[in-house]
Amino acid sequence: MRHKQRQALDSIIVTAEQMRQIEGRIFAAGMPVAALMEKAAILTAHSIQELYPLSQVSRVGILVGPGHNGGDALVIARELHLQGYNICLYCPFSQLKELTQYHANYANSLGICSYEDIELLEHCELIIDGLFGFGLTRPLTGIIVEAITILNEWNIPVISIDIPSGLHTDTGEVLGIAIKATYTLCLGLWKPIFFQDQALEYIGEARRIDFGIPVKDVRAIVAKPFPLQILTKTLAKEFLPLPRPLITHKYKQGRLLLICGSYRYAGGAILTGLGARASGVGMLSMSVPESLKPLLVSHLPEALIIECPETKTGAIAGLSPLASDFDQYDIVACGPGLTQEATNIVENILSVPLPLILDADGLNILAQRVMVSGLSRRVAPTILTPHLGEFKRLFPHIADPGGDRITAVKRAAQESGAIILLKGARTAIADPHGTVWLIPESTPALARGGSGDVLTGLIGGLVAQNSGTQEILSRGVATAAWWHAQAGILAAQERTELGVDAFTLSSYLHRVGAGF
Ligand SMILES: NC(=O)C1=CN([C@@H]2O[C@H](COP(=O)(O)OP(=O)(O)OC[C@H]3O[C@@H](n4cnc5c(N)ncnc54)[C@H](O)[C@@H]3O)[C@@H](O)[C@H]2O)[C@H](O)CC1
Ligand SMILES: [K+]
Repeated sequence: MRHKQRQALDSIIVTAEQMRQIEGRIFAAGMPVAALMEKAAILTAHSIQELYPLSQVSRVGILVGPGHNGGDALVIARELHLQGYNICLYCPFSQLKELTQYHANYANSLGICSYEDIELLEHCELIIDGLFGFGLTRPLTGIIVEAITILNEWNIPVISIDIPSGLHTDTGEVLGIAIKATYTLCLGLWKPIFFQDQALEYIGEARRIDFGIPVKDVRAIVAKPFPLQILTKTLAKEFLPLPRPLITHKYKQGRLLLICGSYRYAGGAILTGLGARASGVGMLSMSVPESLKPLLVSHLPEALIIECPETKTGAIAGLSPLASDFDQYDIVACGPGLTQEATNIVENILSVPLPLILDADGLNILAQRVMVSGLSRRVAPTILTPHLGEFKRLFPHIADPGGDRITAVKRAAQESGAIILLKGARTAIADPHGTVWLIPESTPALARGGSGDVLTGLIGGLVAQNSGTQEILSRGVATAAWWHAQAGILAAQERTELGVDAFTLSSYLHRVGAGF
């Protein structure tokens, strides 16, 4: 039980302020500050030794800041020195926090050399960055900016302690300049920075050092449902409808209606259908322009293809009666490949009392008609799946989603009353109640036409099998995004990042579930 609770810490993200409060509770309960630093820094030193053993690297430069990030750096310096590494400190600050000063004095007494000139570390084979951690709030200036500029030009691996110095812990914003790390060893609990796209190129590979923060202190500060959560493999596994119940039938395993495609974008409809197919959904129906029916039947023989009247240019002109019998479906997904001609389809579908996913042209039409504010009046939940450009068109007043994406997606969900999935290197999913799910890994291989269509079908098919409250729905959306990303990673490993076209991606989806 206790092990399971500790494992739950893998999926929690805390802000800098929450981390400070958690730390505050631990200190107030009697844990000495120095002891907590010692625990965190010794485990960090062990990780560093694993990554760069003495047999491979001996000269290590360690950057020491004025606060407790610098204190951690000095404990690591002492430990690595005692293990036989050749340590040089870069310590440009004259004023250090008290505990940091003690460690500086002790390092000095051990004969570890310390410089105020960064150039003297140029011959090191590894740099440890302990300049600033979550205490940095104002932009860096002066000699620190010069030092980081020089350091970023060297071709020496860098390990950042807690976060790369110069980044804002919550937003991932660069405060003047920031260190580009090879690895970042996050102390204790994940922070938002690790899931902000703008910070990723500075973080390198991220690992969390669990130094035994009591679960009860985390729970006391971060209430359930946790506002920021990582969709881990464990959580994804819990949600996937595997294994299926022994006694079931197709109508019990989810009934999904896709409304998609046009003469111009016929492929989008196929890809959406393939994404839905991979979800294992019990009954897939697809409304497409009538001239596309033979094509869709040949690609998705198991689906019920419903032909709809079409415009002169081959867009859906209206839904046929079969597609309008909404009692037959658990959920509707609408948008991929529709073209902007299908305005009335999108307008009408909004009044259907079923959970609704809108993507691609569904979103463009919504933005054009300024209909986002009406979403909160829908009787069933709405799910929007924009990429950055679509997000900006839908929510032009929400500041710079390319910056602090987590806050932006959260605001968009709260304002619109919809579940919003903002696509990116770290896709974020927010529900109107304030929960944000983050997808911890992905691949640039997915930045490719059609991969979003596959996702829409997959979300629809997965959610159709698990419909319920908005909380369950947003977790389903997040699980589908995780699944999609994992399939991309798997396909890229086997075929390189260039080999993951959307059709291929859809054929890797089932392999993610097979790996459980
Ligand atoms: N709870 C934990 O996980 C533990 C964290 N530890 C480490 O402590 C740091 C946070 O330490 P803190 O002293 O609060 O802050 P920083 O070290 O990040 O630095 C703040 C320090 O820097 C000064 N400062 C702020 N901005 C600037 C600036 N622009 N220029 C110059 N100086 C600036 C500020 O006045 C402070 O003095 C955390 O990241 C962990 O590494 C513990 O060691 C273990 C437990
Ligand atoms: K740091």
